[in-house]
Amino acid sequence: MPGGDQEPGSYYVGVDVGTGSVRAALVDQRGIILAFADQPINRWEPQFNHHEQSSEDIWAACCVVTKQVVQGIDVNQIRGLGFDATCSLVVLDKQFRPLPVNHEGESHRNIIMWLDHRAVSQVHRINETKHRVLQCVGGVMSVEMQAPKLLWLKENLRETCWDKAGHFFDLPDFLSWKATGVTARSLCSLVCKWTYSAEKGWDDSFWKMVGLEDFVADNYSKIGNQMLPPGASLGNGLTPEAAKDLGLPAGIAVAASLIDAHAGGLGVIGADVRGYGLACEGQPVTSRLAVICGTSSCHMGISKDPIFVPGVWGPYFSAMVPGFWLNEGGQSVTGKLIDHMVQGHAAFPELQAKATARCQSVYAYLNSHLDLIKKARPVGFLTVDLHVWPDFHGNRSPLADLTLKGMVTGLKLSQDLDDLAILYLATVQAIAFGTRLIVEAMEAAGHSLSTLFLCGGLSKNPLFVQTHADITGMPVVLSQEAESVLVGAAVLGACASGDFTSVQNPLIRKTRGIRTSTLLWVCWFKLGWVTKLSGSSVEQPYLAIRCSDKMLWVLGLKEREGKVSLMR
Ligand SMILES: Nc1ncnc2c1ncn2[C@@H]1O[C@H](COP(=O)(O)OP(=O)(O)O)[C@@H](O)[C@H]1O
Ligand SMILES: O=C(CO)[C@H](O)[C@H](O)COP(=O)(O)O
Repeated sequence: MPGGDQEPGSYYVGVDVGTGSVRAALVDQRGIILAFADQPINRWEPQFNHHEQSSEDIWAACCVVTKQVVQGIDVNQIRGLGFDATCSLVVLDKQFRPLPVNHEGESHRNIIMWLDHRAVSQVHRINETKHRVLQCVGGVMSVEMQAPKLLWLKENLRETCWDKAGHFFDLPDFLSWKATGVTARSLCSLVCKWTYSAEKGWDDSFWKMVGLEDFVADNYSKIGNQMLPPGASLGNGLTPEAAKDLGLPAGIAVAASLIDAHAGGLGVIGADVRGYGLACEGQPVTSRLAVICGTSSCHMGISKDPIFVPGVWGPYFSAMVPGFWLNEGGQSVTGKLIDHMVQGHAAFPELQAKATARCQSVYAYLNSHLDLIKKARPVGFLTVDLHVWPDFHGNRSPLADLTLKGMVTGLKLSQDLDDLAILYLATVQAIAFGTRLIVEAMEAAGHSLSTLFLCGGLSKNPLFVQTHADITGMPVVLSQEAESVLVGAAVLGACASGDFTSVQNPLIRKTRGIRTSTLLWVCWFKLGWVTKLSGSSVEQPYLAIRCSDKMLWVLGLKEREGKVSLMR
């Protein structure tokens, strides 16, 4: 965040609530992270495809990490606080107390997580309406969005939850309410996950048609009837109670929040790439695709005009970068799938022991093991006989089919460490091919993409990054600041503080035409390294070398001729 009228020595705090943990960062005026802390959070899976969390547990974790990152500094220099979080559904009663989202009546488990697939029947019925709002979610609503989950609560937990509910929040909005007492929702959450239109507002006919007319009747008070753009300052800032919890001064500016993927997108998409010879240096920001890869991967592309991409969410106006339309492609499990494949393998205990002995992560160990066993051929060739279809939790984009399942072909009887390493590689390749399908769908609909900007936990894995470059044929840019999602959250706090409103013009010149509000300024960090690709090092077509037509049909691809030809 160079320049500006901000006080000398001003700091901003960003808090990022991911699926597995809560992270906080203390960020300075240049957008550099000075302190970082993280803390795991609880998750419950009371039955298959039901995933729950606790808003109290998450808030407690936010307090722990925030106190840690501000230790040793003068807290009066902190000017703003911003939150981002997964797009999970938080349920509170009229007195803002947690309500159970489960048959067990466990009220501390009051969050239906984003990856919860309990509302399959509800989302099918919603999609059957073919209501016009579905045009803005790629034509098919995902079971991971909020409307099907709300309908599930109404149909399954009427007495214990639905009738008592006073407030349904997206998790990022819950956090900003908890910090300020302001129930206004961020446009980011409502537009991307709740069918709200920034231009037209709520569509009464949708809620009536799907059986959730209750919201219309009470003027949407339970799901939000006051909206603010991300980064807007909320109320009187941090309440005394929240200030005590977080170890911060009361009254500091708190921003309207963002969903985690959107904060990551904001943290990377405006990066200064000059001097690396990248195609996107001379191109508008719309040639960049931010890929936020953690438990899931989210593919965030922006455009000047709305673009409708079948199977890809959006177009959403100003939901990530002000003034631009957003399309969001996604893969529901990527980090989670890699963990699942590796941890479930018979050779995992051996891997763990060997990695521990070398003081390495299992992934660093596996990457070096692949280098050892590759012999004279490129690593990509190790998987000529082993293929993974990665849709273990359905396909979010571009097939938008929650019924798809995962598949592995080419298994043998041996289950040693070499087999584990190769299965891990095939999984990473399959995920990267999933990204390629999303990029192709976006380009076919009108996006013109030249460069990937990766962030999130998986971007710390060099194999994952290189494989994405190889398989998409695009350079991948990583920022020097590895925790870019937190930078995005801190930008919100900086924006809410008002410190950056006057630095816009010089930075617009530097960014060669990126036209935004102050939100992108903090992205102005140096690049750590850039992977440039002269040509694909992976010759192997994805999965399908020897796939029969029958198999392609099983995979749900038969009718998509364009995609099938890619796979041959
Ligand atoms: N250094 C690393 N090397 C390889 N994989 C990593 C590394 N750090 C995190 N990951 C992977 O990233 C995923 C989690 O990313 P993260 O951004 O923390 O997720 P979330 O935001 O969903 O909580 C996990 O699958 C984890 O295994
Ligand atoms: O739908 C999403 C964003 O729109 C994300 O998949 C969801 O928020 C989970 O994120 P993460 O993988 O970082 O935990």
